[in-house]
Amino acid sequence: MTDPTGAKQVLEVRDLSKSFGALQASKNISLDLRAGEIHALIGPNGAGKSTLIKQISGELRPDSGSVSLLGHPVDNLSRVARARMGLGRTFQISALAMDFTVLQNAVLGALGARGGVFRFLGNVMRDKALVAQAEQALERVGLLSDAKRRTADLSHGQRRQLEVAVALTLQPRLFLMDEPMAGLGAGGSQALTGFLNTLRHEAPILLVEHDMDAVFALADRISVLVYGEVIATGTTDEIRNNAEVRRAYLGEEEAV
Ligand SMILES: Nc1ncnc2c1ncn2[C@@H]1O[C@H](COP(=O)(O)OP(=O)(O)OP(=O)(O)O)[C@@H](O)[C@H]1O
Repeated sequence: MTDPTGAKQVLEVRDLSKSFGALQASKNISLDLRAGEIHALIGPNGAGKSTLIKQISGELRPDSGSVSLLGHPVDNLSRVARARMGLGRTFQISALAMDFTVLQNAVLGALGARGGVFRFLGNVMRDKALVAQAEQALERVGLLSDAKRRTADLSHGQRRQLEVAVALTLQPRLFLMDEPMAGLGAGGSQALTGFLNTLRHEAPILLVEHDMDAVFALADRISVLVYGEVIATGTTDEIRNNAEVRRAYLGEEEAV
């Protein structure tokens, strides 16, 4: 649970491999997430970033390798069990109920945190503790004043904020975030960057992101995935100056 630098590891991935038919989407991937850090995972489209996130969250079963959360092996645990252990997740594609209000979506998240027992929405909304928990999460992402709005009427950026709020209601110990900046304008991604910067102290984040400004502003460490393989892990400076990374990924981005 403690690495050579003495930092506590909240997530440890060892030698994870996954194939889809002849395509090897994950090749012996090892990485870790330490307390208080943002570890960014970058790489070209199709490199295997989402596939890796899904194996960590429990949505996809690896062919081999292991995942530990907070020092416990979770290879035989379901996605729900891993979430209950404190693994928070935001998605590349929105998982919000569009016809519900902002508050209703956040309350459903808070209900999930309590074990996800099905209840009628009207009864759930009368549960003061749940509503308070949801409102607190909305306030933290700056959406409390929009609590009564229909989710479908929010801007794209506000929906991404709401997704973070829903994940926050689960009071995660660590986060997996899959492209949270996607589709945000400059203002939106700057606001979310500021928020993630404070969130890391409460729950470290494994961040999959294509927005290189956000990645280099936020990450303590970066891992670069190319064709299912981690070709480098290091600080932002180490990655920026890594010749192989520049050739395989960053150079390609600059050329676009
Ligand atoms: N369920 C699946 N069945 C077959 N192939 C898949 C499946 N899921 C992913 N793949 C393939 O695995 C490879 C890695 O895909 P993945 O979505 O993990 O990449 P990514 O790095 O997240 O890409 P992007 O940046 O575009 O989201 C791709 O070639 C993809 O087509």
